[in-house]
Amino acid sequence: MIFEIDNVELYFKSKKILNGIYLKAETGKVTGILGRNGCGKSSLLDIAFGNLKPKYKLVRIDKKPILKPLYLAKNVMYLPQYDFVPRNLKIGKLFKLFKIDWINFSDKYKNFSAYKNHKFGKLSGGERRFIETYLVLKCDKDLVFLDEPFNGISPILIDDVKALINEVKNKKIIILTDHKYKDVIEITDELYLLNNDSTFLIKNLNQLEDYGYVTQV
Ligand SMILES: Nc1ncnc2c1ncn2[C@@H]1O[C@H](COP(=O)(O)OP(=O)(O)OP(=O)(O)O)[C@@H](O)[C@H]1O
Repeated sequence: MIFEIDNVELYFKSKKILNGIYLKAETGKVTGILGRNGCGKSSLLDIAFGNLKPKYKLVRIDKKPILKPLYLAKNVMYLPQYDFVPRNLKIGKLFKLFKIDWINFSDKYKNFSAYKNHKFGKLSGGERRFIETYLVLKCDKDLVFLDEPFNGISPILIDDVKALINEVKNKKIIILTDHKYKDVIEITDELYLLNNDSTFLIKNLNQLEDYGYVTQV
């Protein structure tokens, strides 16, 4: 499957946020989006998923224009920037709702094994992020958007998320953005930089310096 988004024009009041966007992602590949704070990465993912309505956008799957919001599609999953799980939901119930095996999870990630009857809101920010990312990646979906999956999680868990992405990526299109750019670079097959309202496909990491995204790669 091939996902494409282009022709996006987004304004908030008269402020232009996105213009000149093109992004292509395909099954079996992880596509990364880097960019400075406020450049429009979350807005772009929201637009792709259908949460945010821009002035223009064109979404295509396998070259066919998709006119309905992707959140209505059964095969698409989105990890938004902030928690989406209700805080009073118990972890065991959450896994059941997602139809994801708790035993596999708690055997693999022993630090979480005592949490089955805990409410989601009682976990730390990083623990919540890890569980949400795990569920989103483990779901049987073909197209997955991840907005800052590494945010607030410690290095070992970042490695676990990267391993999980590698484990599931063959069957999925994964599009992710995060400020942990070295981890993003390591995990992605295709990389875009969002800069001055537009996307740039990064062919050579030195371009990240040239565009002023980092001082040194
Ligand atoms: N609902 C809104 N109303 C007005 N302006 C908004 C709204 N949402 C976002 N913006 C503005 O649009 C711009 C892009 O925001 P967005 O959250 O997409 O950036 P981002 O690249 O994801 O940033 P960060 O990396 O800091 O999360 C920012 O300048 C932000 O202030």
